[in-house]
Amino acid sequence: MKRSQSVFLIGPMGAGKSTIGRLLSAELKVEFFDSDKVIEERCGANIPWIFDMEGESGFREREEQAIDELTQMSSIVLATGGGVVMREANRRHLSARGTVVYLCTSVEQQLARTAKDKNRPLLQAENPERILRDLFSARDPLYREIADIIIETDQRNPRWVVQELKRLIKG
Ligand SMILES: Nc1ncnc2c1ncn2[C@@H]1O[C@H](COP(=O)(O)OP(=O)(O)O)[C@@H](O)[C@H]1O
Ligand SMILES: O=C(O)C1=C[C@@H](OP(=O)(O)O)[C@@H](O)[C@H](O)C1
Ligand SMILES: [Mg+2]
Repeated sequence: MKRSQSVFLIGPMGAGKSTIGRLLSAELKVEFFDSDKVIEERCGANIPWIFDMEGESGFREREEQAIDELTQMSSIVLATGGGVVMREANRRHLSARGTVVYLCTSVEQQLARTAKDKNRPLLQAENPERILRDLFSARDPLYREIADIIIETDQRNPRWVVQELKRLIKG
């Protein structure tokens, strides 16, 4: 683990960052933050509303601010949003301030895991599979660029992933 002892989860929508982050923080007995939830609480509105009113760029501004603050805390587990790596400042902060874990998942699993959830504005489109594939092409190299640990979650349940992560982080 890097000096701050924090763990930052990155990866695409449906990779399990929010789910695994919560479980991992309980296992490590540290505080948990989800940058999406922090943004929603601060704004007093949900993510679809922010995208509607401020556009994706408005959301990204809020996200950059939240990431800068949250990554300065010590010993936390942080679940980020899938688009966090699109801004260079976010990549720099995540990479310098904690252990970055890339949760990988196939587009098929992402689709299955996100199908019923209306809280992801980028997927409320006619062809979410196409969108997920395009996002994967743009973002996978950026996730890899800053990852200290890469873990495949496709055929694994969240509890297995948490135990594996605990082992890798401590090691
Ligand atoms: N490893 C996994 N196996 C099966 N289902 C999972 C797994 N990880 C997450 N899920 C489920 O997928 C959905 C999306 O997970 P979530 O944690 O919100 O992903 P993210 O924050 O990366 O977008 C949730 O319903 C969650 O229960
Ligand atoms: O991939 C993205 O650009 C986004 C992912 C979402 O978070 P999850 O990855 O937790 O779904 C959320 O930040 C927002 O809807 C945008
Ligand atoms: Mg999430």
